[in-house]
Amino acid sequence: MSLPKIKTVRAYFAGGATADKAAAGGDYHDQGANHWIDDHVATPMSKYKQYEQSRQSFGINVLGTLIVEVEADNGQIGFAITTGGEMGCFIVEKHLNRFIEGRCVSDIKLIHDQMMNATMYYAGSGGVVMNTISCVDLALWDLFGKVTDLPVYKLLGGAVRDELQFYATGARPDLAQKMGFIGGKMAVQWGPHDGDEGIRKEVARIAHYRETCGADFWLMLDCWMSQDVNFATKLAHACAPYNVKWLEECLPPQQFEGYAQLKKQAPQGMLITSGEHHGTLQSFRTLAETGIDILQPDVGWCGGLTTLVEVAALAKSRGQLVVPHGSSVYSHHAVITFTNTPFSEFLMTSPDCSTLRPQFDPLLINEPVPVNGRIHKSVLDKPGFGVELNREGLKRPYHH
Ligand SMILES: C[C@H](O)[C@H](O)CC(=O)C(=O)O
Ligand SMILES: [Mg+2]
Repeated sequence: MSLPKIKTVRAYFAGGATADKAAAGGDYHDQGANHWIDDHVATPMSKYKQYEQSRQSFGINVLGTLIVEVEADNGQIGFAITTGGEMGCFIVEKHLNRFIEGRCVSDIKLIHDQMMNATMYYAGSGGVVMNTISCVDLALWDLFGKVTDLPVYKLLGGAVRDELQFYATGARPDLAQKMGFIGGKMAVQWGPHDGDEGIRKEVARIAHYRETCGADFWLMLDCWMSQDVNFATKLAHACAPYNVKWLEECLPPQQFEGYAQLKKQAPQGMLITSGEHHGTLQSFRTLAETGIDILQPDVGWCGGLTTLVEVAALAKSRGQLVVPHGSSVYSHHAVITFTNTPFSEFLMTSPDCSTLRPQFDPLLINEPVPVNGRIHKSVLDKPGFGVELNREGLKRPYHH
């Protein structure tokens, strides 16, 4: 059967340090003022007073959004978005293009392997290069779906469940509960530099939402790499009476021994999770071996859909769950095919969490949001990832 070839790849950016305004979209941390996601969230930089109140103050939004488009010689176009901005554009247009153009639209694994191996000397195991490879990989899957007129989840082997059910990440678990989500995950606001008082403040917040949301609603805490093993262990035990379901990303990504130790020291039944800042299958293997409960790759950062599928198989072989970091349609199409993803994340991007704004708004058109905390598989029944690109304000800084 003859399939079209890829004629050209193009990379654009929006937002980030070289743009004149915030652009959200693929960089969901690039939001306007007074957004919960920037309001005193604990980070590895919080120990410096001047960077404690706002994550944008230390530069969480400098990269901006990367958009990759691949065009086949029959004129069909696939695209994807992620965090990566102008730096990602350089990598695509000046390096990765050689592995993409002229290939058949189904050569996704070959292109992925060549991108991974050709960048190994400067990529590391997570960060902007891995984000960029992920974006190309997702754009290729989107194109393949469009050319074959199939949704990506069918290309992966089809759905293993009829609907996805979601927990919500945001500042208001009580509002998430009213919207039909199965749980609410909050960002911690205090860290090791705040000592025991910080732990008391976190526990007070959890106690309040346990009281408000009732005994069975899931409550989780996301620590965004801000802690050490000692603080995380104390926080875990202090939260245990309030039935916190999991503690997420307590430590910097590469502190594998720390994760293993934390898992051993955490209260029985409380899950330890991590993975959103990891890239490459090898890095996830080491993370899985720490014995944590849930691996949380971001499909736009870990190496793409091709890597995510491998990570899910790795986790499955070890009896671990893989619940990707919220990345909208890019993870919906994957996880509906995974037997070890019983629920998914929806990241609240409305400033006060009171409405359901799509995660990659305003960049994606027709991006689905959960209804009553759920998305039925029929919503995904469109070619590729089933979304269109809003091209307003996109810039193409490099050409090849
Ligand atoms: C809320 C977290 O600090 C971060 O912005 C998002 C995240 O890590 C998650 O959704 O998980
Ligand atoms: Mg997280």
